[in-house]
Amino acid sequence: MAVNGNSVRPKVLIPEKVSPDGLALLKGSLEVHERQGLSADELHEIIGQYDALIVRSETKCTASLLAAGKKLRVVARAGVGVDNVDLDAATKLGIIVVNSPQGNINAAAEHTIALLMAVARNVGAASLSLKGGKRERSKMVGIEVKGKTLGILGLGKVGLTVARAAGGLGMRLSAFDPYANPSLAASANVEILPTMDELFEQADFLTIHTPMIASTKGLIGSAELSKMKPTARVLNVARGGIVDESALLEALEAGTIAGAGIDVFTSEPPKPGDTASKLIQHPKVVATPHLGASTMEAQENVSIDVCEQVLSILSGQLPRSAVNAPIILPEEYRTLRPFVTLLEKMGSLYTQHFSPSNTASQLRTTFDLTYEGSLASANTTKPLFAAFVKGLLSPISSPDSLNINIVNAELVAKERGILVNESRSRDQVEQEGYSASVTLRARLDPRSSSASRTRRAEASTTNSASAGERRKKIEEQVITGFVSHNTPYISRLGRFTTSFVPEGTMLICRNFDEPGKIGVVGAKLGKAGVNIRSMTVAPIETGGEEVGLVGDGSVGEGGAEGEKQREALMILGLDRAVDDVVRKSLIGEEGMLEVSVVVL
Ligand SMILES: NC(=O)c1ccc[n+]([C@@H]2O[C@H](COP(=O)([O-])OP(=O)(O)OC[C@H]3O[C@@H](n4cnc5c(N)ncnc54)[C@H](O)[C@@H]3O)[C@@H](O)[C@H]2O)c1
Ligand SMILES: O=C(O)[C@H](O)COP(=O)(O)O
Repeated sequence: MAVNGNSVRPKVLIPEKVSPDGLALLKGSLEVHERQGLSADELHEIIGQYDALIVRSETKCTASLLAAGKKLRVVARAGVGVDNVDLDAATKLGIIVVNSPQGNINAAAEHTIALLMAVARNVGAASLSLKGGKRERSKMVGIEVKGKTLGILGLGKVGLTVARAAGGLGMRLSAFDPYANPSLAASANVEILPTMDELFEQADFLTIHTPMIASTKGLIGSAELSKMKPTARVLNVARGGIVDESALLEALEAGTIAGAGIDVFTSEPPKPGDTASKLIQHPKVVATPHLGASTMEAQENVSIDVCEQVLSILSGQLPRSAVNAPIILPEEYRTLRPFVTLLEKMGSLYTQHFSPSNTASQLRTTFDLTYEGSLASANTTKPLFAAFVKGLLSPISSPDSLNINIVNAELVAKERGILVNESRSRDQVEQEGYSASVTLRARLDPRSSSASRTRRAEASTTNSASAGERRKKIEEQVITGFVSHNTPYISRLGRFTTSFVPEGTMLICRNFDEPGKIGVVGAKLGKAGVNIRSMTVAPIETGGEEVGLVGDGSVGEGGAEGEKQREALMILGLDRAVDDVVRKSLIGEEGMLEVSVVVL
C-alpha cells in the first residue's frame, strides 16, 4: 500500500505493549518502532520524528508532547478510554485521535461476570486463605446467583453483553438507563426501570456500566448505597469514581453492603494509604488492576482496529472511529459548516432540555428533521444527520464513545435505537430574513408497543402524569433553528417563539407570564455567585394552549377548568454552571413551572 505517495515510509511509534496482530498490518508500508519503557522526557525528545503514535492507557499524551510531535497526524488508542490524551490540544493541532470502541466490550463484560462469581463465592479470599495454609470451608460459604436480581446501571454495549451472559446464569435482569434501546433491552429480557431508586432497591448485585462524565461522577454515594439491601454486592468494571470510594468503604465496614468487585479506581495505580488502597485491602472486596480489557482476544481486536485506522488516516481517508474527526468533508465546508454547528446544538439542546437524564420517564421518540428553504437543495445532508446524532448523545456520553462522523452516524443511531426521518421543504423561509432553517419534531415512537416499553410506560405513568399528558408533552417537543451571518440561532423551543444563540451555559425557565419573575431568578442566581450575561423572554407561541389553574390552585396544562393564565419562556445566558440544588430551588418559586440548565 502506498501511503501518501511518499517514497520515505511514514514512521509509527508504539511505546506500550500492543498486540502484534495489528502491527503486522503496518509493517508493509510504515516504519514501525516498538519502544517500551521510554521515560516522558525520552518520548518528548523523539516524538518529532513520527507520523503516528499508538498507545494504551499508560502513555500521557499531554498538550506539550503533542505539540512536540511536529509531524504527528494520528494518535491511536488501542482500547476505548482516551482519558490519557489531551483531546482539545490534539484537535487544535489537527491530530486525529482514534480508538477502538467495540474491540474489548466482550472482555469487559466477561470480567464483570468473573467478579460477580468471585464476589458471590468468596473466590479471592478463599484462594488467599488456602495459599496461606488455611482450610476455612465454613467461613467461605457463598451465595448462588441463579434467581437473584442483577441491577444494571447503564445498558450500553458492555451492560447489554453482561445482561445476556447473566441471563444465561438464570439471573433476573433490571436496568436503569434513560437512553437505552428498548428493543435491545427486551431482546435480552431486561426490564428497564423508570427510576434509579428502584434499581437500588431491587438489586442483589448492582453492576455499573455508565461512562465517566460529569453527571455520573459520584453517582453512587452514601444516599444511593443506603437504599440497597444489606445483602447486596456492587460491581464496577466501568471507571473509578462513578461509585464514591469513601462511601462504599464506609458501607462495607458498617455491613450495609455485603461485598464489592472492583476493577477500576480513582487513582490508578492507587497510592499507599488512599481510599482506593483501603478498598483493595478490604476483606469483602475482590479487586483487579484494571484488567477488563486484558484478554488475548480483546488485545488482538483493538490492535487490528486501530492499526487499520492509522493506515486509513495516513493515506488520506476518514477513519472508522475518530474521537475528534471532522464530521464534514472539506468540499462541503463552506455551505454546510454553520448548519453542522446548528444541528449539533439542536440535538444537545433536545437531550438536555426535553429529556433530563435522571429519570427514564420520557416516552420513546422518533425525530423528524425538516430542512427548509435553501437547505432543501443541499447535495447531501449526511453531515447534518451526523451532527444531530452527535449532539443528541454528547450530554450523556464520554468523549471516547462519541466518535460519530459521516461514515458511522447511521450505524451509531441504529445501535442506540435513535430513529431520525429527514425531509426537505422549500416553503417560505426567505420571508423570515434568512434563507434556510431546520425544524426538529419529536413524536411518539410507534416502536413503543414493545414489551419492555409498555412496562416502562406503565411504571412511569403510575408515578406521575397520565399517558395523555405525556403524549402531549412529547408533541410539544419542537426546536427550530436558523443561521444568520454564520451564527446559529434557535427560533422556536417547544411552544415558544424566540431568538437566541445556543452557546455556553443557559438557564431555561417556563413560568407564568407575570411581573417579578426575572427578579426572583436574578436574586437566586446572584446568591449562588452566578452572573447573567444575556436574556431573552419568549411569550407563548400564537395558537399555543394556555395553562388553566385548576380548582386546587395546581397547574393543569391546557385544562378546561379554572382561569386561563399565559406562560412565557425565559432564557438566560450565564457565566458559569448552576448546580442542581439552585435549579430545583427555582422550581419551588411561585409561578415557575419548569427550569432546565443546558450547556451548549
Ligand atoms: N475496565 C475496563 O477495562 C473497561 C473496558 C471497556 C469499557 N470500560 C468502561 O465501561 C463503561 C461502559 O462502556 P460501553 O462501551 O458500554 O459504553 P456505552 O456508551 O456503550 O454505554 C454506556 C451507557 O450508559 C448510559 N448512561 C449514561 N448516563 C447514564 C446515567 N446517568 N444513568 C444510567 N445510564 C447512563 C448510556 O445511555 C449508555 O447506554 C465505560 O465507562 C467504559 O469506559 C471499561
Ligand atoms: O479504556 C479501555 O479500553 C479499557 O479501560 C482498557 O484499558 P487498557 O488498554 O489500559 O487495558
